[in-house]
Amino acid sequence: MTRLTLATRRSALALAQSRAFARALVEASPGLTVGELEVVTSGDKITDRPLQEVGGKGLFVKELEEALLDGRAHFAVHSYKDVPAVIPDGLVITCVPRREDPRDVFITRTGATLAELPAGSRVGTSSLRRAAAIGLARPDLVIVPLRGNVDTRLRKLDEGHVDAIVLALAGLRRLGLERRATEILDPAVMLPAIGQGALGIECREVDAETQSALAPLDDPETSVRVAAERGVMVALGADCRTPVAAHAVRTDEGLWIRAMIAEADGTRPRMGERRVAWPSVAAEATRVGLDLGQELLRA
Ligand SMILES: NCc1[nH]cc(CCC(=O)O)c1CC(=O)O
Repeated sequence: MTRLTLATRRSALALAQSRAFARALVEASPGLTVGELEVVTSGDKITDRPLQEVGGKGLFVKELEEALLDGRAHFAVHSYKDVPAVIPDGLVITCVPRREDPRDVFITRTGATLAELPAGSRVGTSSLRRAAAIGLARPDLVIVPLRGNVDTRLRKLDEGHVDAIVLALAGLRRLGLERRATEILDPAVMLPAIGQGALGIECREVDAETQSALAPLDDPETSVRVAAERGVMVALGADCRTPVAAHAVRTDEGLWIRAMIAEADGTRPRMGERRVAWPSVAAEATRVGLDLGQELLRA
């Protein structure tokens, strides 16, 4: 009988996805039990400022990583889009489960879509990527900063602080709130965040036992898609003030990745894409994304 402890943030979304993952793990490996260590991260404590202003890397993952390195937990469940480009020494993302839908949704009180919302309406988002996409599609809307957990943002919309918000479909689904979505945004209108909808399960590099326990839930296709998207992020280096988006899918021909990089103020968005044969390893996918990212940076 093996017992593993998972480290998770305490937000409703983090708990929902960590517990769903734990359930799937126990189902895949009868005889395994999973305990839970709830950790508050620095990102959870900063709720009043856009995170790119705070500037730190990995604000939602650092304290979970400390729990792994200290031996308080065997593995950590992260939203992959919160995981920085560089994983600390001694740790690895060992398992990438099958991805949820990576698209964003637009939510309004009135049921108006992005195309229908009246000019001058206020869209609440602190994401540079989402603001850049809205600015392109509807330059007559007003972007206002809005942070916080999914329920906080839905409440701000319901209370009329803003007329619309943008959230990840994956998060809404995991919380059982998909009915709140007014419109699923086509990636051609709003390219998803790198890794959106995917989880990254992290553990100690030397912990072979935990790694083999997690292996049945690894989805190699998701790994390759996310690796390609993260290659675009690698091209940016340490910079987290640049709006960036990437969306990779598997097609009949192989890998299709689209990416967008804009100026810090959301202007001069540059889009590009690559179609290549399906990469046999994640590192090959990363190179495709990196190459695309570098091209967009030069443009
Ligand atoms: N920005 C916070 C965040 N981190 C992960 C998700 C859920 C989507 C995912 O798992 O990628 C969300 C909420 C959102 O962006 O709407």
